[in-house]
Amino acid sequence: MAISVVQRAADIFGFSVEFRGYRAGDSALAELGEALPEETIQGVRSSDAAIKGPVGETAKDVIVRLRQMFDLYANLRPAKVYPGVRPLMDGVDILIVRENTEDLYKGYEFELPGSAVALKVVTERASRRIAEYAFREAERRRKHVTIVHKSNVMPKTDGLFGRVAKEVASSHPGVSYREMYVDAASMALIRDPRSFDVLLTMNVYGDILSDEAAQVVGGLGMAPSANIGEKMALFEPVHGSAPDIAGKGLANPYATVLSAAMMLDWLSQAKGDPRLEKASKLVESAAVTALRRGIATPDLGGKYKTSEVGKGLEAVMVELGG
Ligand SMILES: NC(=O)C1=CN([C@@H]2O[C@H](COP(=O)(O)OP(=O)(O)OC[C@H]3O[C@@H](n4cnc5c(N)ncnc54)[C@H](O)[C@@H]3O)[C@@H](O)[C@H]2O)C=CC1
Ligand SMILES: CC(C)CC(=O)C(=O)O
Repeated sequence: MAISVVQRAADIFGFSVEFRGYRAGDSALAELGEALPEETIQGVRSSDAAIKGPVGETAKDVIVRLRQMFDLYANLRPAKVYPGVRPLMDGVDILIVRENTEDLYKGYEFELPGSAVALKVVTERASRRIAEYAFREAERRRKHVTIVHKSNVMPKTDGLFGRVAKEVASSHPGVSYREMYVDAASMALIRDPRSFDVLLTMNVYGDILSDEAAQVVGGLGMAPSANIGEKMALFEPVHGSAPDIAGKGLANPYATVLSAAMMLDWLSQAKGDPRLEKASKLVESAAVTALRRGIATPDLGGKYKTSEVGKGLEAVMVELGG
C-alpha cells in the first residue's frame, strides 16, 4: 500500500522513485533462517529511506536491531484525531517523542539460577539528543513538552533522563514544560489528552504510551511512526501484525499510508526537494478526504476491505492532485 501511494504521488508531482523490497521477520526466519538477513541490512543502509511493514513475533530481532544498528534515536509517534474516526476525545493532537536506542530495549538480559536480570541503560548523551529533538519539535507546534519518566522509583536511570531533559528545557525558554511520572501520564492521557502537545519519554514507556495514545485518537490503525537518525530514517506503522485479523482484509491501512506521508516529508528535507513535501501533504490531505467520505475499514466503522481503502485513497489523490 505504501508503495502504490508513493508511486501515485510521484506520478502526480513528476519525481521518480526506485522501490526495492527486502525480506524480514517471521517469514524470513522460516524461509531464509534469519529474521534480519544481511541483504536487508545492506538494503536499508543503501536506501534514501525505508518503510517497514509488520513482521510478527521476531519484531525485536528486526526493528529493535535496525534502530540500534543505524542509531535511529528519535521515534516520532503522532497521535492525532482524523475526521471520520471514533476517538475517545475530539481535538487531540499529540506527538510522542520516544528515545529509541536505550533503556531495557538495549537487550541486556541474563538468566541466573532461579532468576533473570535485565539492564536498563540510560546515557546522558542519548537523553540530551532526544530531549533536544523534542523541544525543537515543540517549537514548531504548541510549545509545550511533558517529560515522562519514573524517577521516584529509578532515581539513577530515570533520574538522569529527567535531569537532562530539564537542562535542555532551560535552553528553550519559549517552550513550557511539565514533568509526570509514567503512571500518572498514562492516566492523564485518558482523562485529559488535549493537555499534551509533545510527550518526551524513554524507550519502554514510549512503546506503551503510544499504543494508548493511538486508542485515544481512534485505534492502532491510525498510528504512523518514524525512526529518525542523523542521516537515515525508517518508517513503520505503530501496530504489529494483528494476528487476530490477518489475512481477512480487515487491517486499516491508514497507519501505513500516514507513515509513508511522514517518509515523504522527511525525504523532502533530506533532499531539499519541495515536490516531496507537496507529495507528503497530498497523501495526508487525501487521507483526510477519504476518511470524511467514509472510505474506511471496520475498525473505524467503515465497510471497506483494506485493498478497497487503498484504491479509494489513490482515486482521491488523483482527484486532489490534478
Ligand atoms: N514495531 C513492530 O514491528 C511491532 C511488532 N509487533 C508484533 O506483532 C505481533 C502482534 O502483536 P500484538 O501485541 O497483537 O499487537 P498488534 O499491534 O498487532 O495488535 C493489537 C490490536 O490492534 C489491532 N490492530 C493492529 N493493527 C491494526 C490495523 N492496521 N487495523 C485494525 N486493527 C489493528 C489488532 O487487531 C489487535 O486487536 C507480535 O508478534 C508482536 O511482536 C507488535 C507491535 C509492534
Ligand atoms: C519489538 C517491538 C515489538 C517493540 C514495539 O512494539 C515497538 O518498539 O514498537
